[in-house]
Amino acid sequence: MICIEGLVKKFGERTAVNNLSLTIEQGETFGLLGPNGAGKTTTIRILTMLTRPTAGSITINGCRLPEDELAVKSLIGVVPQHFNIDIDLTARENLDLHGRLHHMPRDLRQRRIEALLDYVELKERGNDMVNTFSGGMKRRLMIARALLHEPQVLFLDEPTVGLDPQVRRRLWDLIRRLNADGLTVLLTTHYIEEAESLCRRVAIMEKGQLIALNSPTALCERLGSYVVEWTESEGTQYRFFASRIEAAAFAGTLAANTSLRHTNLEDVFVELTGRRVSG
Ligand SMILES: Nc1ncnc2c1ncn2[C@@H]1O[C@H](COP(=O)(O)OP(=O)(O)OP(=O)(O)O)[C@@H](O)[C@H]1O
Repeated sequence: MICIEGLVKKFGERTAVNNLSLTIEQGETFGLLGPNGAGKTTTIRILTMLTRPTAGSITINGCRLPEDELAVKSLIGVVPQHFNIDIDLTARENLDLHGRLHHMPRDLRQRRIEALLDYVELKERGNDMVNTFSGGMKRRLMIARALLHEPQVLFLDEPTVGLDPQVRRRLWDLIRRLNADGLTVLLTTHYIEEAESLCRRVAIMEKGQLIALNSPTALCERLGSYVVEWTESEGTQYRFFASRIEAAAFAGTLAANTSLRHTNLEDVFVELTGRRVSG
């Protein structure tokens, strides 16, 4: 379980995270959403000990940050937003290097490397240099690396950015499998459908603050489970309703062409933050 209480991070005059409190349950897949600059990466960087908070307290599975640094390091696996694997080494060599840095004994290291290459479907490419890998393969290798020392919590910052839809879906399956195997997963994403598809609960941040926290379904229900969409000279208009009957009755009063559909998490995001997310 991850408990964050009163987290603040200031960069000079700028407040990147402003009094954030939330709890992420053991074994849940949790999504952190928000427009550019909302404070998602800063939050993950604090949770993974790459940045010190200005104020607040954090525990991960009972270990306090930053006091229990070594214990936390063995508890967490991190897949950063940018590729940071050595492209002049093979996949196996990259994993071996990571295992050595975690002081894993040789036998265990080798067993875990083989098991994980298999898990992320890279076994046949294990002896190939990483500079011959596609973006999706590199991302899978980074996930394998983050899992090598058997962490209990996995942090994924924008795990599928820049990947094509097929590769993205394969990665979603991998993330689901990790979660089914008992891992707690915290991810940030700009792809709202990714959060909707993977996460049991999502937090929406804006300007460093938490503005919504719930399951995607509950967030949609709060806005209204059905939406009527129509176009006017000033752009597309949206109106939300609790029931299909109410939505259809309203749509019937409009002269314009309308569409009636289920509300999705992107609607919630746009209503709450007033912006469409890129990507
Ligand atoms: N090292 C830094 N120095 C100064 N300001 C920073 C630093 N890192 C982040 N910030 C500022 O903190 C705020 C939050 O940035 P952060 O990268 O956490 O947002 P984000 O939600 O991850 O954005 P994005 O979706 O664009 O990745 C921004 O205003 C950013 O400019």
